[in-house]
Amino acid sequence: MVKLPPIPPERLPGLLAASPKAELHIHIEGSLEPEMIFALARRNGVALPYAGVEELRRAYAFTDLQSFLDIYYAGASVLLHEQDFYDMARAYLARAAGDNVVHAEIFFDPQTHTARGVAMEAVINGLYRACADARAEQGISASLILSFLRHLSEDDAFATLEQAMPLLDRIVGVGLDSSELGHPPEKFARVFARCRELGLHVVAHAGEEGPPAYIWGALDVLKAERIDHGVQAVHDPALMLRLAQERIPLTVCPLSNQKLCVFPDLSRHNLKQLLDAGLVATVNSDDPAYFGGYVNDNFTQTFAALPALTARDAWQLAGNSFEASFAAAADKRAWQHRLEECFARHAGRG
Ligand SMILES: Nc1ncnc2[nH]cnc12
Ligand SMILES: [Zn+2]
Repeated sequence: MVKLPPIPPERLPGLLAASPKAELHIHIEGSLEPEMIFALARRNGVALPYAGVEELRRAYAFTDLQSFLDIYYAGASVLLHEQDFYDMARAYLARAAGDNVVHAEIFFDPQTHTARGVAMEAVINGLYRACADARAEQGISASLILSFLRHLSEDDAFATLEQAMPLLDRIVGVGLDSSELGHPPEKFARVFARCRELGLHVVAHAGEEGPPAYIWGALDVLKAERIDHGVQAVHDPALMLRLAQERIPLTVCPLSNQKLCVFPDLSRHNLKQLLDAGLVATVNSDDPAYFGGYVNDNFTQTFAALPALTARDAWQLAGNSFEASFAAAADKRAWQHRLEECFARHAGRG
């Protein structure tokens, strides 16, 4: 085990905020703040079923994943032009850079947009240009993961992949999101096989609300390299063993889990249990505009709610996020070095 410098407990919140970290589970449409939703609605002449920002915010009282997704897709309806996707992603990347995110792997849901007549090129080019400009101006690296909507058919996913083919060099991988229950990973076996043949990385949401069987399916059938959420794995000891032994990362999103009632309260979250079992868990924001916080809010609120989490866990979570990313090995080493420097800066006299 790495010997860490001693961190006085009162310095832990500052350390969590200052730590370099990678964010690997963020839906860019879930970063649309109500103010930006209304600004884009005005710019694009889109009517919304809410009178204003406050009324929209009041509707963010979710009971489960589906109750959130209904509002999330309504919010995304204001995105029409390449510039809208660019502005949304620049706003997120500026916030992320402020949280000391050094690298972000960003989900986007093209089917939400192409179904409304938006061209795939507008979606991908707007997001890609934002990533390039943010890297140049803020020094944050970012890549894109095209996510298939699992409530739609596999044929629809294939048609979406076809539309994205000319732009595949602009994405690093594919994912699977939206309504989990009733839409097991097996439904997308063929399209994921094709994506792997194309050399894309593959990840999948599994075990957010769904049972451990969906995580097995994501691993065995989709060959997912990371599991998004995965918190239901704790109900299956054999699965926990496999995730630990094969070092399959989980991109955990504590505030999302709290807001969508996956756990009754943040103090009941199983993040510590996952880490203690040796899993490569990471902390992420999922849909920060809807769940009350960006990645640093996820870190600080979760550590406050779970006093068993220590500076060593903070070290592990940041290191895990680098290991779990699809970035180059040289970048991972450089970020790990920055993490060491950050811990040294926050150390007390040991
Ligand atoms: N938490 C989540 N689970 C599944 N699909 C999503 N799309 C956006 N956020 C999601
Ligand atoms: Zn998600």
